[in-house]
Amino acid sequence: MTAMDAFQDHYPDNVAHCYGCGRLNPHGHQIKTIWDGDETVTVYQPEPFHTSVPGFAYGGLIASLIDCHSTGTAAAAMYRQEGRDMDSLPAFRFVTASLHVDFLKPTPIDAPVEIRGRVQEIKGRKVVVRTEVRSGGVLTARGEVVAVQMPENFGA
Ligand SMILES: CCCCCCCCCCCC(=O)SCCNC(=O)CCNC(=O)[C@H](O)C(C)(C)COP(=O)(O)OP(=O)(O)OC[C@H]1O[C@@H](n2cnc3c(N)ncnc32)[C@H](O)[C@@H]1OP(=O)(O)O
Repeated sequence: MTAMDAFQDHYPDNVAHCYGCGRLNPHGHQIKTIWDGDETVTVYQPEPFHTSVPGFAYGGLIASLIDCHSTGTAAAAMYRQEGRDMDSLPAFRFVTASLHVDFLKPTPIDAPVEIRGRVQEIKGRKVVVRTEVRSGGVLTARGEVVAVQMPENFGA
């Protein structure tokens, strides 16, 4: 993996259909996240149909961007901790156990949003990621995600 590869480009096909981050979901956001030093970055351009109040993005969009940015960050952080390539096996797959979002200011819909994440904790199967969302350099939302490695019996 090179520095500019997106984490999500390395997700195996069977977990690449997520609405937020799956590259194989034509209706989804298909976010792309990369490392920037110890932070992770996603840039996303909201669409007009993501409107809440006219001119501003729907909070659910912001929450889902934080969600998938953070689960991607969790996976990448585990690979980085083990010094492994994201294509290597066994794959780390993370799902969201907890998603907390504080909406600090309205997020304009007509400009790209930048989501930056930092790993706060890695403990066993759990990774805690804190994120900040900015539009035009202005902090508009903060998030915290508890991501947990998907158990073999997920959904059973
Ligand atoms: C590269 C390919 C990528 C591919 C990835 C592609 C998929 C992208 C997914 C995108 C994000 C989603 O939308 S995922 C979909 C939405 N999420 C879900 O459907 C998940 C539903 N929930 C579950 O299945 C389960 O609750 C799990 C798996 C999350 C956790 O259950 P578990 O496996 O039994 O975990 P458990 O042992 O209890 O807990 C492990 C640790 O996590 C903590 N923990 C557990 N739940 C919580 C919680 N709600 N809030 C805080 N902390 C929690 C525990 O305290 C413990 O910490 P400690 O005591 O060790 O400190």
